[in-house]
Amino acid sequence: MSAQIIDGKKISDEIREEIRRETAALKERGVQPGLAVVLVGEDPASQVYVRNKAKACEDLGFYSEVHRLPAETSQSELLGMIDRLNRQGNINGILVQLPLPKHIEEKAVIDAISVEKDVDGFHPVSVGNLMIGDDSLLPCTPAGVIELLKRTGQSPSGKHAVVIGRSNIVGKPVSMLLLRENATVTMTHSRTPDLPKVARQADILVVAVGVAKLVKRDWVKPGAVVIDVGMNRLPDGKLCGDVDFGDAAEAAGWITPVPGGVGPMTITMLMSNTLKAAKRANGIDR
Ligand SMILES: NC(=O)C1=CN([C@@H]2O[C@H](COP(=O)(O)OP(=O)(O)OC[C@H]3O[C@@H](n4cnc5c(N)ncnc54)[C@H](OP(=O)(O)O)[C@@H]3O)[C@@H](O)[C@H]2O)C=CC1
Ligand SMILES: Nc1nc(=O)c2c([nH]1)NC[C@@H]1CN(c3ccc(C(=O)N[C@@H](CCC(=O)O)C(=O)O)cc3)C=[N+]21
Ligand SMILES: [Mg+2]
Repeated sequence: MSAQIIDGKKISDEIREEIRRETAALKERGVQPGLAVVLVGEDPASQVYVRNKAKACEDLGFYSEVHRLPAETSQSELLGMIDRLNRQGNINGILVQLPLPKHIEEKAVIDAISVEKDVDGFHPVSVGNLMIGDDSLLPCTPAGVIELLKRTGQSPSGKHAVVIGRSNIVGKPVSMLLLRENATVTMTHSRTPDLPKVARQADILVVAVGVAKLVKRDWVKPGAVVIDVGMNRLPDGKLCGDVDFGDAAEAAGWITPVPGGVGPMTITMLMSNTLKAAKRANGIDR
């Protein structure tokens, strides 16, 4: 048996088309969504992501600003920039690229972003709203995972979802969203005994660990949906997920590739959040 591939690039392009249409309609009413991306330091991987985000903005007709700050930027300088962006009327979304240099406290920076402009969904109030079920800006990668499932026709409702990884940016929020979508959710991590056995119980297996090719065929229940969030750079420069794709695809019913799976959805959900924030800022409801 061999799995069907979930084409994240294609699904992402479909959603971007919807966003492009809505953005054009908004422009008729004099509203243009605006995103500010702030990058501190010269991390090459971050440079690529930031460039992709600016490209996506241009492609969809958004206004965008990229602020590249030197690695030595002080925390108070960065907070000053966020304060200006919070008050800037043509900016609806603010994203500060993580990780930040060690001398800057990430929490202080995330807390400083106005909740209305928190398109990453990382602010404590956004996290609280997600937990309560209020309508907040949802974190992009977890929201992208849910969209992939729904648009593949694999609704989480009534399914057993197992999530591997419990980080604040992926594992925890994706678990909350799956619960909200009426899955029965098991959260696992590095201290979970006999992880392959737990994983094998999943109808939907979401993997966000950061260990290349951790998940093998015997971790996957035959026919299960496997969503690979991992992005690992191999010594040869190639990108690779947390799932051993070729091996796991022998058991899975559906599986996401890396690249071309969850990654493109992350940026698309960022654009979707920025559009949503722009509508709210202008009193326009869905
Ligand atoms: N596609 C995309 O858009 C994005 C991709 N990523 C990628 O997703 C992956 C995870 O990212 P992130 O959540 O930030 O990572 P973190 O390092 O913050 O968290 C990793 C989690 O995995 C758990 N873990 C580590 N090793 C094992 C193991 N051997 N068995 C079981 N659990 C383990 C850790 O457990 P414990 O808590 O016990 O330490 C932790 O909860 C990375 O590859 C990252 O690059 C991240 C963000 C966006
Ligand atoms: N404040 C903040 N918000 C983030 O959302 C954030 C961040 N910081 N820091 C870094 C991580 C990582 N991340 C990715 C975005 C897009 C792809 C992506 O587009 N991937 C493509 C191709 C990537 C490639 O070829 O290099 C794919 O998987 O097909 C991946 C990873 C967002 N992150
Ligand atoms: Mg992390």
